[in-house]
Amino acid sequence: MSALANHSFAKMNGIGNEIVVIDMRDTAAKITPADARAVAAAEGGIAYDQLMVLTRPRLPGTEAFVSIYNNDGSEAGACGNGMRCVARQTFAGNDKTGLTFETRAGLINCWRGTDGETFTVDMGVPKFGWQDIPLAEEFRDTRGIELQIGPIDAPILHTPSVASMGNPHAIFWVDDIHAYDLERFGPLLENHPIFPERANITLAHIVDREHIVMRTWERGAGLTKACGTAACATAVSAARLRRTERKVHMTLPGGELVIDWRESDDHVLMTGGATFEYEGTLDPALFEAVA
Ligand SMILES: N[C@H](CCC[C@H](N)C(=O)O)C(=O)O
Repeated sequence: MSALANHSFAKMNGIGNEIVVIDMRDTAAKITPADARAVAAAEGGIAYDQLMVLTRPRLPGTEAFVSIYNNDGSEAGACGNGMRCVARQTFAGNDKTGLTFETRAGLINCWRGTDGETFTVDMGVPKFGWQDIPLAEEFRDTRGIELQIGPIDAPILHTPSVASMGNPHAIFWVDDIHAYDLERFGPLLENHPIFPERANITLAHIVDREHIVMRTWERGAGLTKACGTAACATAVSAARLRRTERKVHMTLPGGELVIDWRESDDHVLMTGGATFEYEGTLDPALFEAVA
């Protein structure tokens, strides 16, 4: 039987990004990709974009090791909106001002805003090298790579910026983020051979030097109301193109984020809300078919 049967969970969202948080620090058991998929089961499951699983800390000074699953069972290296939800839950149980978590992509520091409602997550240093994203072939300048869809002489979307925030992102710059069928192009681009580990696909419109509007097709999860790492990847890519300042407001379908690409150490700080919706216990029936 899965360690998740009868385990408690919290349903949350990070500006509309559907998040389930499961704190498994009370057990040494681990979960599998099949367990993660089972939690999202259409019947009796909880529809989520990302599942954040807290297990016992491996390093001193950290609160937990956090594993991040997409609803297709694949693991993500990072999830910005999910980390704000994890921070909210963990801050609720103590009076610390800052928390450190370990993820596959490294250590992540979080702070609670003075209003108690906004959370800042240090998303680390973005990577731009083609092997870091990764891309299947060498591109020296990742501010705009040769990639397009649609007719060769009249491409519909082309020349995305690419970046890694611990997970792969491609950002297409457009005038109107709603003018494209992202549900159709998203999966094609997510699975394009140029991205050996697939990629999160964003359409972004630069409104002015301090404001970007965007929406994202997420690797392993599909269209979401918000993708925090995509907001970070978009902000740093726009700044690299010298089209925005290093601190920008981002408007996502589910809400607003502030992204600050800190000059002193190149870390990306993401600030936004995290909402608790309800908590419950996972129905053991969800895991019956799981080996
Ligand atoms: N929603 C997330 C990202 C999920 C990442 C994922 N879709 C992947 O890279 O596989 C966020 O707020 O950053």
